[in-house]
Parts: sequence; structure tokens; C-alpha cells
Amino acid sequence: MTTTQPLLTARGLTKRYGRVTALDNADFDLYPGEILAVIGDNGAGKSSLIKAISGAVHPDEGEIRLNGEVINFRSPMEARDAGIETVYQNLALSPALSIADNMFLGREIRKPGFLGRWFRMLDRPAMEKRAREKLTELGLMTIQNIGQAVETLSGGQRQGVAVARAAAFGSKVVIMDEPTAALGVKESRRVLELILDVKRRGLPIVLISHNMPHVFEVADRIHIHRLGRRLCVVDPKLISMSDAVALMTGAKKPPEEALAA
Ligand SMILES: Nc1ncnc2c1ncn2[C@@H]1O[C@H](COP(=O)(O)OP(=O)(O)OP(=O)(O)O)[C@@H](O)[C@H]1O
Repeated sequence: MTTTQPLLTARGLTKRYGRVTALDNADFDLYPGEILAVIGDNGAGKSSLIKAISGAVHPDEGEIRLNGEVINFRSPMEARDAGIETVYQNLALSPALSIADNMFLGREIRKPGFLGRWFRMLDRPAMEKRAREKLTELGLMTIQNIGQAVETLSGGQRQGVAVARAAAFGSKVVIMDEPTAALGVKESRRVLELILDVKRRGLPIVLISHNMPHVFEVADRIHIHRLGRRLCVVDPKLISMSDAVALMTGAKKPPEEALAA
């Protein structure tokens, strides 16, 4: 995997909020087809890193490249246009709209010119069908009524809709910020299965999570973020969960033998 070129890279990302330095010269590499977990203590800068990559915040310094080309997203929509789909911790769903509308909402925003054409091509039943297929894949079709408003769903079900949307539309990279945090055991399992399924379809995934068993179950490599920057990248097959946590918190120094390229 590491013999190929990374698909998405960041070098020297810095982001300051007043006196807080959320990102401090952070690096990042995502390789084709991998699941890269990003772990770190609260406030380590994981969300800031992902927001910089997905166009939600503008880094003060640093460079991001997709397929070797420097990118400068001015908004999450531009990142989505480039094929980077993100499921944010605080979900970007519209509560009053239906499940199917939410699944396609991002597309409307994404390409206004193109959208008209798209909506003429894809009639409502087709959109509902696709939304239904995605949710069935996630095992979420026990509930709905695809026309049901999202505000009537449980937190876990809403998360499922957001994950299904990202998986359905991400064409280059899918980023998930704590996708299982609000979910019960069964729903978490479905989301993990979906993550593996997205990987099987060849898409790389960035998974931010505090859930170590989930991280160790699905990740190919683990990016450990500490104090605003990448401390190291480790191979989950070569390190224990407790050692990964010790690295995160600064209790241990990165061991040479567990480092992933
Ligand atoms: N919009 C903002 N305004 C001010 N400070 C911010 C903002 N966003 C993040 N920060 C600060 O930047 C630092 C990094 O935050 P960030 O959310 O990136 O960390 P995190 O690793 O994702 O944390 P957590 O695991 O708790 O979600 C924190 O000290 C946070 O308070």
C-alpha cells in the first residue's frame, strides 16, 4: 500500500483560533483504498485537521494536495465537488426534510447548474429508490418510509442517513468524524460494516474515532494526533490498544517497530 503515492496529503497545516493553536504544523497522508483512523486526545486537533481537508476551515498555513495537485477548498461544497465527502460530528442534515431529500440535499447545493439537469434525469422515485437501497445496505430500512422527516428519526438513525449519504456520493475520499459515537451496539456494527464495504468498493476512508476497539477492528493504519500535529502513524497489527492510547496521551514515545510508513 505504501509503495503507491498517497491520494490525499497535507503538509505543515497550521490553524489558530485566537490564542489557541488547533493545528500546529500538522502532516497527513491518505493512501488509495485504505482505512486510516485518526486518533488523539480531546482537543488534539483531529476535527480541525479534517475540517481543513474538507474545506470547512481555512488553514492559516500549509498545503493540501489531492492526487498530487494543490487544492484550496473555500467551502465544503468545493471539497464535495472534488469527491471528498464528510460525515461531521454535528450532522449536517435538515430535520424537516425527508430521508430521501436529505440524501440528495448535498447534491443540490453542490452543483446548481448541473443540478437542474440531474433532477430532470433522476425523478423522485429514482432518488427514493437509491436512498432506500443505501439505507437497506445499512440495515436501516426497518423503520422507514423514505418520505419520513429526519426529525422523527432517532439519533442513531439520523447518523445512519448521514453515513449512507457520504458512502453513496463520495467518489474519492470518505471522511467520518465519530460515526459510531451516538450509536447503539447494533447500529455501530452496521456502520462499521458499511465502512468496510466502502473500502471494498475501493474508496479510502478517514475515520476519526475515540472508540479503540472500532479503530483496531477496521483501520489499516492509525494516524496518532497529539498537540495539534501528527505524532506518528502506527500499524494496528503491531501495536496494542493500550500502547496506542499511551502514545495519544504522551505517556509513551512512538516505538520504531510499530510505525507504519
Ligand atoms: N471554532 C473554534 N474556535 C475556537 N477554538 C476552537 C475552534 N475549533 C477548535 N478550537 C480549539 O482547537 C483545539 C482543537 O480542537 P479540535 O476540535 O480540532 O480537537 P479534537 O481533537 O477534534 O477534539 P475532540 O476529540 O474533543 O473532538 C481545541 O483546543 C479547541 O478548543
